Amino acid sequence: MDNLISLVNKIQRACTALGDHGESSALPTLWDSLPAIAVVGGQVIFLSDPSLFFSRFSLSLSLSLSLSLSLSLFLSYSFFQSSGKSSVLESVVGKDFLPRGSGIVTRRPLVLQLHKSDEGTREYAEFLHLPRKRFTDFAAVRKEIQEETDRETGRSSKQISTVPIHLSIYSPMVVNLTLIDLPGLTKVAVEGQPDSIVHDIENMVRSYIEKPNCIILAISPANQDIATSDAIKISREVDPTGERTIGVLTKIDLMDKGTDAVDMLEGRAYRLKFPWIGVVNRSQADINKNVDMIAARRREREYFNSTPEYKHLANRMGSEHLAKMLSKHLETVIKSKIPGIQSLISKTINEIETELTRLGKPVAADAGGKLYAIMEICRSFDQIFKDHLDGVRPGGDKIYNVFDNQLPAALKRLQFDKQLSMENIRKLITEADGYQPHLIAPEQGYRRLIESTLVTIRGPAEAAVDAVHSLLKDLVHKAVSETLDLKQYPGLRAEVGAAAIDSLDRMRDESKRATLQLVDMESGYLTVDFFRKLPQDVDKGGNPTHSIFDRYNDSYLRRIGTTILSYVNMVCATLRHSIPKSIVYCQVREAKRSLLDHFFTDLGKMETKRLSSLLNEDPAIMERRSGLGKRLELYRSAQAEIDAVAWSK
Ligand SMILES: Nc1nc2c(ncn2[C@@H]2O[C@H](COP(=O)(O)OP(=O)(O)OP(=O)(O)O)[C@@H](O)[C@H]2O)c(=O)[nH]1
Repeated sequence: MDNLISLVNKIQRACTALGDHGESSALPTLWDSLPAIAVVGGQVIFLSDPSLFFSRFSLSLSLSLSLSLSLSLFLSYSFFQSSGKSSVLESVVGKDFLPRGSGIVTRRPLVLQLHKSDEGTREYAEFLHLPRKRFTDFAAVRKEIQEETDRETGRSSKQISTVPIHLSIYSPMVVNLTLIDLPGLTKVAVEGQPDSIVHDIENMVRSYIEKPNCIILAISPANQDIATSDAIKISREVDPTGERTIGVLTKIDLMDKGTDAVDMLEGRAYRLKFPWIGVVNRSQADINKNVDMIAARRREREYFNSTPEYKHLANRMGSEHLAKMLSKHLETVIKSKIPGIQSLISKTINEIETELTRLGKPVAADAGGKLYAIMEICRSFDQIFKDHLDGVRPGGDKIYNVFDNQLPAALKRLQFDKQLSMENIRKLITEADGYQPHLIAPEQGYRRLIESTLVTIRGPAEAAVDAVHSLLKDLVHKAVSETLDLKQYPGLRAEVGAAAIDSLDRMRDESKRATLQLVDMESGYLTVDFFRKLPQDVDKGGNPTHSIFDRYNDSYLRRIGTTILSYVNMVCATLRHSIPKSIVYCQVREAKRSLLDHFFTDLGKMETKRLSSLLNEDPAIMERRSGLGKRLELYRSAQAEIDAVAWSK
């Protein structure tokens, strides 16, 4: 399990390269699940000469100057006491490498990964943003941290940023450890900083330390009342039981004479689950004199061993002990979190894979590949359209409804009574007779009456064609929206939809022609048998010598009307069955057979440029797919590595 911390280090670096560092991600981030140690400390304002400040302050009041002027005077006569956060980090590493200065120096989180290398190997540092550049001069590391901070936040603005800087230090002197240095909590903004900075820092610190996997290294100076320590205050907020807070007390050597930190270090003044660790870092004078870390650590050891108050605690005090304890603790925490991390990784892999399937495959680069991709997408669209017609998906049944209900109802609604009214029959029979009334039967009159009645069937026939056309159009729209791959390519989606509708329009025109032809055919040639089978007047006992003029009387005309109505009803019954057949043949069957045939012909003639434009994916989808692809790679490799480590337990 020795390589646990380096495994987590590796995953953290990969997370940062992907921008997966715990913020604004739709998916749970791997980063959040990885245990890490965040270093938190505050700053306290001290006056350099309080009497001077107060004399000016009262003067400012007497002159009725504004409070803001008083505050700026206050700041100009004050100095900040830092908790010693950077000093602790440097002691743990055993190197001078962090920027120093007044005010808020740490303005971006610094993820510091310490890798213990083999004895005798050269120490070096590496930044994630400068891959393959090895820093052996740690002063250059400090400069790069400063410059990289400025690159993100702007040199003059003194703003802060949540984007971390990743620094790895490889050295035989360090222990395997990951520490995140966060900006120091402050109470006031200094010149050039927005007032919001106080809250911004607090929010940034909180966003790191509130994660249950974060171990909080809370740094407080011993020469300040612990009740006012910002580090302890914010840690208590997110970790009220103190289970993941490790308290570090700095500046023990600077405590007032006659006071000591024993109550704190023994946990009586403020209890945490882990014992407090006291450290003595280099003073500013030591730093100015370039006292090196080795000497500083030796002096720290001597301090605890030789100070009577701390002698009994010496074996658990100092930076070296702190580093070892942190490394061991981090390893224990990582070990306990491995099952959780494994399950998060496999859950996330599943989620990413589902999302990638939903987004569809990326576009092929060559013309052949593009053509193939388009054909495949069209085929799946066509299959979905057919599925709707064949009842695999809903909607096709509405077409049967046209044939079974709408068409018969429309035929029924035809007003044959109007065509076959006594008046109309008389009119048409008389007109057809011309100058000479018919002798035996009004043949021409019959024909005209039948023709004028049958023509009205064209209306319902045409309406049935249109109704099926509109249903087929609906199914095309449905199939377009249900074809996942078409979602990916708005251009192709529009073209396929338009091509399918064009085909349906052509089929509708052909169907109309064929269906109306059926109706016209009925008017063009009457079924002779029907009339042959009609009983003649003589058969019915009529008087064959009946005057020809009697033949225009009402009962004679009514009989003609009845005969024609029964003929027309017979024709309607036939058309009721043949119209659907014609519609299905010309529209439904044809749509199933050749909906995109014209489009495929056009596609074959298209140039690569046009094919590319059809596959012009929505850039947002392209971006999302590539982001998810990278994330999937990260999670898969993390899964493989964690599994390997877990199995070797
Ligand atoms: N004598 C003494 N001085 C210390 C100790 N720890 C820190 N200092 C000094 O206190 C000053 C501030 O220390 P830093 O480590 O820069 O403080 P910081 O909290 O990191 O400050 P920021 O980087 O602004 O967040 C420096 O001059 C240090 O030399 C200590 O234990 N003893």
